[in-house]
Parts: sequence; structure tokens; C-alpha cells
Amino acid sequence: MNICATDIKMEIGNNQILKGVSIDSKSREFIGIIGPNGSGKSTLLKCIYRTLKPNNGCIMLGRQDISKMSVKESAKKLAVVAQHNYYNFDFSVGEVVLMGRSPHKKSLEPDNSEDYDIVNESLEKVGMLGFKNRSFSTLSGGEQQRVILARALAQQTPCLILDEPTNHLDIKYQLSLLNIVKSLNLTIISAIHDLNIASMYCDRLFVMKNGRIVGMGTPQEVLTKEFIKEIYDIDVEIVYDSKGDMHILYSR
Ligand SMILES: Nc1ncnc2c1ncn2[C@@H]1O[C@H](COP(=O)(O)OP(=O)(O)OP(=O)(O)O)[C@@H](O)[C@H]1O
Repeated sequence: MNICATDIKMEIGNNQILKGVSIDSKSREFIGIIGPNGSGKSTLLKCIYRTLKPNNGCIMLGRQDISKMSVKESAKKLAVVAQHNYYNFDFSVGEVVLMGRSPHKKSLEPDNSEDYDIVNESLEKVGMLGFKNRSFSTLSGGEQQRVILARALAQQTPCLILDEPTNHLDIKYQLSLLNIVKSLNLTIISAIHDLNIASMYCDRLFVMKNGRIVGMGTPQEVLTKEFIKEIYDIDVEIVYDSKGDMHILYSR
């Protein structure tokens, strides 16, 4: 399923945060959104996953306009791994992941053995099955992030939105999380800070600056020495290893 956001404008207070942003992903494409702090990446993703309602523009999931879909309907198509996840109640890890099943249930329909199997499989995939009965609030930031990914996996959606998904993760789990989501072959839009990670996993990148899209293309097309200087005001070298993979080397 493809995702297409057209001419998204978002004003909060007197601050025009998104100034007419358009991005699109083909079905099963992994899109990265990069750009400096405060450029509007999270705000754009929040518009797509419906935490914010844009002042202008249209967001389509496949052929459906999300503003015309019920929250339950869009939750069957789009799961989210956001940066911060707080619960007001002390849920267990298993209960948090089970929440991913709720879009698939009728009201008051009890959870069944298929739901519990999906919860277990999802926790297994992120290496957190042993934590199933632990209180979510007692987990480390990285462990919580992996459980939130398991909740998204349990939602079994064709599209996934990731907002800085590797924020709290050590390098092993950064790569593990991205390998898992890549292997699912879903349509993914992810805000990513690490340019090397973006180049390793993304099919295409959109570059944001000051609430606008200022560049778009494959990692090789976008992540040039000159463009990185223009966007981040830093000096880098781009090298290619023997496998042909690109690496960005930062200078002090
Ligand atoms: N609720 C809000 N009220 C006022 N300003 C906001 C609000 N939410 C975001 N902003 C501002 O909008 C701009 C874009 O924020 P956003 O979080 O989308 O950027 P970002 O590119 O995701 O940044 P980062 O890389 O630091 O996570 C920032 O200047 C931020 O301060």
C-alpha cells in the first residue's frame, strides 16, 4: 500500500512549521526523512499518523483519504513507533503488545489464542519474549522501544511509520530493529538522524529544512558531500567499501 502526502501545511500558534510538504512512498518502499533538528520531520509524521490535523493538504493511504477514515480503519493500515511512549497505567509488556491487536477487534470482543500467538511471535522477533510479564514502566528506554516495535508488529499493518525508532537503542539493537522492519517488506516512512543508517536501509530519502522538502532521491543521489554541507553545515567525506556500500565519514 502506498502513502502519499500532498501540500501539507501545519501552523501551531503563529509558527508555520510545515510550509507545503509533499512526500510519497510506493508500496513496500522504505522512505527515510532526514534533516536538521527542528526541520519538521516529527510534525510531518504526526500529521500522517493522525496525532496532528494539518491545516492544509491531503494524506492518502492507498486510495483512501485518511481524514475520511475512522481511527480504527487507519490503524488497520498504519502502525507507529514514535519516540516517546508513556502510559498512565502500569501495563505489563504483554498487555502493551496486545494493544496492537485492538484495531482488529470488535468492541468488547475478547482476545483469543490467535491474538496471544501473535503477541508472542512479535515479542520473540524483537528479542523481548522473556520480558512478557514485566511491568512496561520498569524497562530501559531501549527495551521499551523494542516492545513498542512488537506492538506495531502485532498490529499487522501494510504501512509503518517510525519516528527516530533507534533513539534509545545500542548499536546492536539499532541494526536489529532496522533489519526486522526491512525484512517485513512493508511500506515504511521513517525519520532518521544517522545518515549512514539512512543510506544502509532506505530506498529513497526526503530531506527537510525549515518546514520544506529541499531534496529527494536515492541515498547515493542525496547524500553528497556538497548537499550534506548545505543542509547540516558540516564537512564529510563519502567513501565506498569493497561491497559498494557508501559510508559518510565526519570531520571534526
Ligand atoms: N506543539 C508545538 N508548539 C509549538 N512549536 C512546535 C510544536 N511542535 C513542534 N514545534 C516546533 O516545530 C518545529 C519542528 O519540530 P519537529 O519536532 O517537527 O522537528 P524535527 O525535525 O522532528 O526535529 P528533531 O530532529 O529535533 O526531532 C520546531 O521548531 C519545534 O519547536
